[in-house]
Amino acid sequence: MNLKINTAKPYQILIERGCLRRAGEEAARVFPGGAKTVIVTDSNVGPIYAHAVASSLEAAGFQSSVFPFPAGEEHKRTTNILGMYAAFSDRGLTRSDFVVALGGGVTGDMAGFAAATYLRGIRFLQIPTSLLAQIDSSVGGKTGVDLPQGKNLVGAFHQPSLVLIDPDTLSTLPDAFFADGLGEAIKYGCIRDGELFGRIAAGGVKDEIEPIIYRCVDIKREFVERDELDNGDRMLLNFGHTFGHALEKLHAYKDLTHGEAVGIGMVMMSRCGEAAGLTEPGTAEKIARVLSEYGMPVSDPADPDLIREATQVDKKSRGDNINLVLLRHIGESFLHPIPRAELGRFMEALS
Ligand SMILES: NC(=O)c1ccc[n+]([C@@H]2O[C@H](COP(=O)([O-])OP(=O)(O)OC[C@H]3O[C@@H](n4cnc5c(N)ncnc54)[C@H](O)[C@@H]3O)[C@@H](O)[C@H]2O)c1
Ligand SMILES: O=C(O)C(=O)C[C@@H](O)[C@H](O)[C@H](O)COP(=O)(O)O
Ligand SMILES: [Zn+2]
Repeated sequence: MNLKINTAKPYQILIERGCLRRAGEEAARVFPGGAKTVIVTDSNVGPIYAHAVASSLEAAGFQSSVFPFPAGEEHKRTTNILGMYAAFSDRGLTRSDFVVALGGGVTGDMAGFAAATYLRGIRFLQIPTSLLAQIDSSVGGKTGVDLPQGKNLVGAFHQPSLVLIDPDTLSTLPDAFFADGLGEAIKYGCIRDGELFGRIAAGGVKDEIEPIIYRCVDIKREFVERDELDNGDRMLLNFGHTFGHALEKLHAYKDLTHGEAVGIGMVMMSRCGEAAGLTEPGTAEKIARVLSEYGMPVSDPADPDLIREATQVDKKSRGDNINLVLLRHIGESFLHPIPRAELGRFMEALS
C-alpha cells in the first residue's frame, strides 16, 4: 500500500511487509547519486535490524554507518542530539546526504530533529519499527526532544523524504509496546472514525494490523495536509495529550509510556467534557473499557493540581487561552478554547 502526503514538500509512505530489507532500493529513488547516510537507532532495535538496513543501503551504492543510543523515553534528550551531530560530522555528512531513523517514535523524533538542525537541515528517511511509530510518529514531520520542563519542548517541523513501514518488524516488538501503540490507534478512532474504534474494541487486532496502520496513517495525512504547522485542525491529533504529556513529565519520562499516558489523558479529558455537558455521556467509560481490554492503565494517582500546573507548557496554548481537544462522541472531535485560568474549574470532575 502506498500513500502520498501533500505537505509543502510531498513524500511517499510505503506500507509493505519486507520493505525494510529493500531500504536501499527504495532510498535510491528518493536520494539519487549515491549519498552517504548515518543510521540512527536505539540499543534494542539496532541489534535486530540495523545490519539488514545497512546491507541493503550499501548494495544500492550508499555509504552507511550506524549511530546507536540507549533505548527509552528518558533518553529522548538534548545530550543524545549532540552525539548525533558529532557522528554526522565525523562521518562527513553533507547537504546532499541523509539520515535514517530506524526505530520507534523516540528514535524518529530525535533523528528527525538532528536532521532538521544539522547544517540547518538535511534530509531523512523514516523506518518506523514500533506500532506507535508506524501509525503516528513517522508521518507528519513533528520532531524533537523532551526537556525536564515538558514534553517535546524543543523541536522542529521537518518532513521526512520517505517513510518505509514494514509491519513484519512488529513480530519482535514486545507485547506491552504493541498495546501502547494501540493507545494512539484508539485516539484516531476517537477523533475521526467510530468504526475504527469499534474494530479495535472488538479485539484480536494483531492479526489484522495492516488495515489499521493504513487507516491511522490516512487520517493523520488528512489533518497534516490541512494544517501542516499545527495552528488549527491538526491540534485535534493531540486528543489525550494535554493531560498525557503532563503525566509523562510528572513521571520524569519513566514508568509511564507515551501511549499509556495518552490513554489516561483521553479518559480524563472525556470525563471533564461529559461533566461540562460537551461530550456524550458514557464516552470516557467506552474509552476506558477498550484500553483495559488491552491491559492499558486508565487512571493515574497524580494530584490534579500538579497535572494542571504541568499543562502550562502545552503547545496548544495561545496567550492566556488553551485549546482543549474534546469529543462530541466517539468518532467526532472539536477544539474547545478556554482561558487558562478556568482550567482548574474544568478539571473539577477529576477530583
Ligand atoms: N512526532 C510525532 O508526531 C509523534 C507522534 C506520536 C508519538 N511521538 C513520540 O513517540 C515516542 C513514543 O514512541 P514509541 O512508543 O515507539 O517509543 P520507543 O521509540 O521508545 O519504542 C518503544 C520500545 O520498543 C522498542 N522497539 C521499537 N521497535 C521495536 C521492534 N520492532 N522490535 C523490538 N523492539 C522494538 C524500543 O527500543 C523501545 O524500547 C514518544 O516520545 C512520543 O512523544 C511522536
Ligand atoms: O502529529 C501531531 O500533530 C500530534 O499531535 C501527534 C501526537 O500523537 C504526538 O504525540 C505529537 O508528538 C505531539 O505533539 P506536541 O506538539 O503536543 O508535542
Ligand atoms: Zn502522541
